[in-house]
Amino acid sequence: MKFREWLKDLKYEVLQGSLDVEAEDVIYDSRKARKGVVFVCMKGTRTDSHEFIPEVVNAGVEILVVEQRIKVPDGVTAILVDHAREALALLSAARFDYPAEKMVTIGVTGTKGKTTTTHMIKTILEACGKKVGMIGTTGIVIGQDVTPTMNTTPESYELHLAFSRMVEAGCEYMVMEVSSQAFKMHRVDGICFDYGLFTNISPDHIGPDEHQDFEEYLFYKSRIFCCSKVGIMNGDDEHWEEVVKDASCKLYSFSMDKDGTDFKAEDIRYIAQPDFVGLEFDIKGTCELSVRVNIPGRFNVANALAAVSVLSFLDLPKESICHGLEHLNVNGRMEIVYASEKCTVIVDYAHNAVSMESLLSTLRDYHPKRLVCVFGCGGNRSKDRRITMGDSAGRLADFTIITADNSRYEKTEDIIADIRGSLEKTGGKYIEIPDRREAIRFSIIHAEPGDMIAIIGKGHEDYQEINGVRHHFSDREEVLKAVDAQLSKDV
Ligand SMILES: CC(=O)N[C@H]1[C@@H](OP(=O)(O)OP(=O)(O)OC[C@H]2O[C@@H](n3ccc(=O)[nH]c3=O)[C@H](O)[C@@H]2O)O[C@H](CO)[C@@H](O)[C@@H]1O[C@H](C)C(=O)N[C@@H](C)C(=O)N[C@H](CCC(=O)O)C(=O)O
Ligand SMILES: Nc1ncnc2c1ncn2[C@@H]1O[C@H](COP(=O)(O)OP(=O)(O)OP(=O)(O)O)[C@@H](O)[C@H]1O
Repeated sequence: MKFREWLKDLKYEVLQGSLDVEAEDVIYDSRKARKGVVFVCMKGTRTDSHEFIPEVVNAGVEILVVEQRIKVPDGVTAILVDHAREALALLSAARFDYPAEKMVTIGVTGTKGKTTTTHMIKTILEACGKKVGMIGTTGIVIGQDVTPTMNTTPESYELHLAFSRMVEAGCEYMVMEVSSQAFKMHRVDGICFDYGLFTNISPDHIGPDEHQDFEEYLFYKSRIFCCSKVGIMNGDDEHWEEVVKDASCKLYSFSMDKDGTDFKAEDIRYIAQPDFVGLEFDIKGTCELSVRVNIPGRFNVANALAAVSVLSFLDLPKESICHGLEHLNVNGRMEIVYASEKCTVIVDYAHNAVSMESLLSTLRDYHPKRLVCVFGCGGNRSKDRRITMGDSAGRLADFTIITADNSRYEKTEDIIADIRGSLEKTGGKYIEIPDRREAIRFSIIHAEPGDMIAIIGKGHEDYQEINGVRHHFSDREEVLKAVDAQLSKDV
């Protein structure tokens, strides 16, 4: 392929050489340099890869994309662009022959609910017999094949490579999480989603290497409605007007509270029975449907509404949508690991105050005999989380077991002491069991009939990180082991 043929969507200036040179791939890491590839130089947060130009040219690279008007070695072709990350995105799309355009694409953004909603969409589409590719916190998922990724939304080159693998595997649909950082770092430039979904926004990801302030965070998140054909917004979000301000697509909204939205949830019922823990509600408006969702929590009404809103445009059988929602499996997100007359045990990924607060509040909607929570906080991360999560647990749980959660290089006991400080002020009841396995066992051995036990913080993660080493640990496995041990004693 001639390099020129990859440039049709890009604004550039030729600094040197011919655009008719042959190009076979695009790279953005000097360590992958070889003959035949285009090297895109990027100013990163740590490294400015323009400094690797002599090295990559030595390794055989003959085509460069640069962001600075600099002197490049003789004999190479170089083009100058305004934003190298945007160039990487557009070149990658061209390199893989625009694979995103060969599928129905759904982009999901929002502070919370991205993973849950993308899983819901995937499960329902599969229940309708469709082949779906998915990208997000769980990695790149194509059928049974899961490739872990460094970022929730990977770099643009990795995205287009994944899209092309999906097309090759016969996927008709692609659903992905789009982080605000992805918009900021141009990872999704050039993609026009068929459907763009916005779950909600609250302050998060503000700090070094992320967003300068909430305003910037909101600006980047709301870009979803500037790169989608159809946009779907949470009409209950307190920032919705600011979010849709620059929208350039046709917009629809969903809501649990507001009449007049396109998809409205009504008559929400919280169900906790040994054979079904979850939600039932009716959807009114553009789509009329009565659904059962097998994961609990008021916010999962919003997630399910968001998923159904998108899917209602795809002409799918209503029975299959309902079947999909009733048989969801979202690893570590409000996952019911065990339910009986004795107790219900839930594993969830809430790892900040906002999600902890909404999680515990909504579990109270199920009127458990006692709401018991088992949680800790990560070491070498914001200390504020320990205070705010301790406060939520103290106010909202009937009993808390404070334990370990990725202590990293800190002492678990010190992290627990920080949590205890705020929990104690609420007057909430608690004990401390630093060993997470023991903490989980204790919660199950001492369960009282009608208890709901929420094991919080790790969700799908299958490790505990201590002193830089990841040790295998799964909340789900520990719950099941403890339940088995207890059941055999009870018999
Ligand atoms: C702050 C940030 O977003 N950084 C991302 C960025 O890294 P960077 O470009 O700044 O890295 P850098 O080390 O300065 O390197 C600059 C350039 O030099 C190149 N290089 C570097 C070394 C070398 O020897 N040769 C070389 O060519 C690199 O390949 C790169 O092209 O581009 C990388 C490749 O795409 C990302 O992996 C990396 O994400 C880091 C790991 C990260 O932590 N990002 C977080 C903030 C993030 O993106 N989070 C969101 C949100 C998650 C959520 O919602 O929970 C996500 O989507 O994951
Ligand atoms: N719509 C929602 N509103 C508020 N909280 C939610 C919502 N959906 C899920 N949660 C809570 O947030 C946690 C993370 O959910 P999920 O992984 O779906 O969100 P995410 O947007 O992918 O989050 P992250 O960026 O932290 O990976 C869940 O375990 C649950 O406690």
